Amino acid sequence: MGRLPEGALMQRAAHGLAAAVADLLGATYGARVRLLVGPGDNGGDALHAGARLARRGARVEAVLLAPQVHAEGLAALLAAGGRVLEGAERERPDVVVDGILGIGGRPGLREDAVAALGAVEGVPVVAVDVPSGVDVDTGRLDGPHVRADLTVTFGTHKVAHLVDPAAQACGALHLVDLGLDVPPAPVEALQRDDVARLIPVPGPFDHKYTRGVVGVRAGSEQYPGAAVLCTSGAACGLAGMVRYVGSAADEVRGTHPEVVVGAGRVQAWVVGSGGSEGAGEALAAAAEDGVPLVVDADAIAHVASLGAGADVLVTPHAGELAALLGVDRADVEADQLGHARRAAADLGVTVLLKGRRTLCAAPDGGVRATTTGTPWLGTAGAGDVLAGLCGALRAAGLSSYDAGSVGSWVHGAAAQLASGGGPVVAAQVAAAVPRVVRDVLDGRPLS
Ligand SMILES: NC(=O)C1=CN([C@@H]2O[C@H](COP(=O)(O)OP(=O)(O)OC[C@H]3O[C@@H](n4cnc5c(N)ncnc54)[C@H](O)[C@@H]3O)[C@@H](O)[C@H]2O)[C@H](O)CC1
Repeated sequence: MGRLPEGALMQRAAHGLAAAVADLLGATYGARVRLLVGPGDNGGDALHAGARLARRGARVEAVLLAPQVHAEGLAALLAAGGRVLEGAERERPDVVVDGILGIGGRPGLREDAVAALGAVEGVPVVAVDVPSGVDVDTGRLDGPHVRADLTVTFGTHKVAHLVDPAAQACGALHLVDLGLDVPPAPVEALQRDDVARLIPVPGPFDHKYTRGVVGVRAGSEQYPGAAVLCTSGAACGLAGMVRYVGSAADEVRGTHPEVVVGAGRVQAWVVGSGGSEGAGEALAAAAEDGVPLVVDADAIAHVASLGAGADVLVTPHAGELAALLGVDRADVEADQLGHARRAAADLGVTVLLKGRRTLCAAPDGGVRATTTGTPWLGTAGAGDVLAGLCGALRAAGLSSYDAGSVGSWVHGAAAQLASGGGPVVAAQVAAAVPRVVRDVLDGRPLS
């Protein structure tokens, strides 16, 4: 591709940004748009988008938050009828465009920016590229930052769009393609097509053994239901057969007559959901088979006993990961990417750190963020189902990294389907998995 003319990328960005703001406004003519403008090209995007909106009849005013801002952008805004806001303004705008800091910004905001944001509390905010003040490359929130209703980004998603807590500050995401070849992203997000490509689909000569047998060692006298739910995730139809070993055999058999009770040859074991004090022993027994392991809940504390060569997918929530690493839960929640990567590298395992934006981190540094799901998924037993689902995918031949990231994507989509916007329980999530897989493989929109 030949060199682009000077400013072409910014014009493409400004075009996409202005269109997204106009969509949010509904009617542009007469709408009051306030630009918060920083010193760099991020501010230039905002100014040029403001000029486009002004030419469509919007009343655009810019608050300049630096001694020097993007000169061409400012000239374009003024030429289009926009103005610079001097001093306090009584009238509230209909929308605020955050062009303070983009990918060149350091975390946190200066006082004048905080004050300018305070003056428009409650007005919808559209962030340019990233919400100003977030840590773009880690997803941390170390200091004052913008909380946007919509973030319009360019070229490719950045870490702050995909990883909490910063991802929560982005609001809805809109990606504008600038026509650039983008470098590989430090954090990926599987899309439907990726999941369709990775889902194990049986061939005409496959049978239950060639499709993979997944073993489940879960549940206890105290938590027999966890065994049923973990088995429900494993028995979603993605593996050829499920074996169950544990104290909840009657409950499991009663719910899943197709499950074979008793030990036998498996391609992967899922261990720990509801395991209580017996989880360590169950993990040791599973490890003797020398097959890949999915380690959940009460078995996670025993991961270090598995030795270096084990092929392990561990599925902690923030508290379990904190305990594994010997840090505070709050530290994990504040730096989810950093702690998931650290555990994967230190322990040589794949880590599926569950949360609003579940992260799958491989020992080689690869990280995928899950973008499906719903807050209704915060329900008892959902993690048991997820562990079983990942175990089925691992037994069916996916790597631990693919099994964790695909399992998390399907689990979130199944929760969205089962929830339909309302309450859902873990068993309903498991029951929705086959429908999600069908829709993904058929290319149909997720129902
Ligand atoms: N990447 C692309 O293809 C395109 C990017 N565009 C836009 O450009 C910005 C990045 O612009 P840049 O000038 O590099 O950085 P910023 O606009 O983020 O400004 C950084 C500037 O601000 C100062 N600064 C840094 N941290 C702080 C802080 N915490 N408080 C106050 N000031 C701070 C520092 O001086 C920096 O120099 C990108 O995000 C896109 O919006 C193109 O327009 C389109 C193509």
